[in-house]
Formats: sequence, structure tokens, C-alpha cells
Amino acid sequence: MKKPDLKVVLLGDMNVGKTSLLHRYMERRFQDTVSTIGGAFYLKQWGPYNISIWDTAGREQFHGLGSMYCRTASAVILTYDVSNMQSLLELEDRFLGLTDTASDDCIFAVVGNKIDLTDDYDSENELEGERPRTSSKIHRQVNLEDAIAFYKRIMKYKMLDENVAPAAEKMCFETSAKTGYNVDVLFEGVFNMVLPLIVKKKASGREETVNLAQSKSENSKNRCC
Ligand SMILES: Nc1nc2c(ncn2[C@@H]2O[C@H](COP(=O)(O)OP(=O)(O)OP(=O)(O)O)[C@@H](O)[C@H]2O)c(=O)[nH]1
Ligand SMILES: [Mg+2]
Repeated sequence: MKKPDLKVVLLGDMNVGKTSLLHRYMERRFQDTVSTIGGAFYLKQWGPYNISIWDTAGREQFHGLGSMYCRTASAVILTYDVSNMQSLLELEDRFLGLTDTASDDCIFAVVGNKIDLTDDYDSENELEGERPRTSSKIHRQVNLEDAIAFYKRIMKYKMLDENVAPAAEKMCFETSAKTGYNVDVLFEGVFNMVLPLIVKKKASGREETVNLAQSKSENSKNRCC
């Protein structure tokens, strides 16, 4: 198996739908899940590149593993449930700190899942995505504005210049793993944003191999004379 060129990590509280989002995107279906233990990854071929997408466990008992999964990550998808304000608050309280081990140029997406459950889903989005077949609707607890405000606090926490970092409006998504709404838009939007990072890494990687070759010949030059 070819070594992944980049790593994308899904973080978020238990039950927000991280595994379901990955199933929907990678296997094109919404299926029963069990609570994730530790972490698991999928490999996604994206153009000539390989991207590993890591699904992590939201349960408290696996919390410590999060920073390990985030190590060298180029993108972190911070996921909450739009019907559960606490799941957004957890992202800031419990998960954001785990991303300290990610790459310096890591990008962040904030994703509100389970939009199909909310009573405003149909009206706003009926022309896009598949319409849900849920009968009982609940009132959303988290608005997109709350996610945008949280994204801006991430930029502050990372000491990134808001004018340089990707705009909050571009990096906050509302999805439904159940209907598939916005799931491809999310993952492919993130892949396209990390692509330049792959090119940059490879270019710098190429310099290293050239340097190594040069230094070797220099060494042998040094050794022989
Ligand atoms: N209605 C609805 N239910 C969803 C959606 N996404 C996930 N679920 C349900 O929410 C529950 C939890 O989904 P998971 O994907 O296992 O959640 P998770 O974030 O991976 O949870 P952990 O692995 O414990 O961290 C399951 O019953 C899913 O079927 C969605 O978009 N809409
Ligand atoms: Mg899971």
C-alpha cells in the first residue's frame, strides 16, 4: 500500500456522526454503526495523491489518543451535532487542544451533522441534496453563526491571521450523513484545500533527496581528496 501523502482527521464528541459521515462518503451509504474504539482510517485516492482519513473515538475514555491521531495532520474536521449544543461546546473544551500536534499549516473545518433532524432543513435546502424522510422534526440547537464564531476562535487559538486563513464561511459546513446532504462537498472541499500542501511537501521532499544525493557526492568528494 502506497504511503499516504497527507492525513485528515475527524474529531468530535461521541454520537455526532463522524463514522457515519465517513461511511457515507467512502461507501456511499448510511448504515448502522457502533461507537468507535480508538481509531480507524480509510485511504482515499485523490488525483495522483493518497489521503488517509482518520476516524477517531469521541468517547471520553479514548480522549488521550486524539493528539496521537492528530500528529502531522494537514486537516482536522471538527464535528458536532446541530441538535446538541453541548457537542459544539465540547469541541472547544475537549478537542481543540488535541490539534496542537497537527501540522503548522493544518486547515480546520467545523461540521454540524444531522441537519436532516431539524425543522428548518427542508425549507432552506430542499433544492439541494436529497430530502430527508424524517417525520418528527426537532428544533436545531446550533446555528451556523455559532459554528462560524467557533471557527474564528480556532483561528485566534492557532494565532492565525483571519485575513490569511481560509474564510469561516468556507470552512463551516452543515451535513447529513443520513441523506448525504453536503457530505461530498465537505470532504472534497477539504481535499482540494489540502492539495497545495501535498504539492509543497513533495516539492520540499524532492529538494531533500537532491540534497542527500549532493551531500553524499560531496562526502565522497570530501572522503577521496
Ligand atoms: N438522523 C441522523 N442520524 C445520524 C446522522 N449521522 C449519524 N447518525 C446517527 O447517530 C448515531 C451515532 O453515529 P456515529 O457515526 O456512530 O457517531 P460517532 O461520532 O462516530 O460516535 P463515536 O464513534 O462514539 O465517537 C448513530 O445512531 C447514527 O445512525 C445523520 O446525519 N442524521
Ligand atoms: Mg464513530
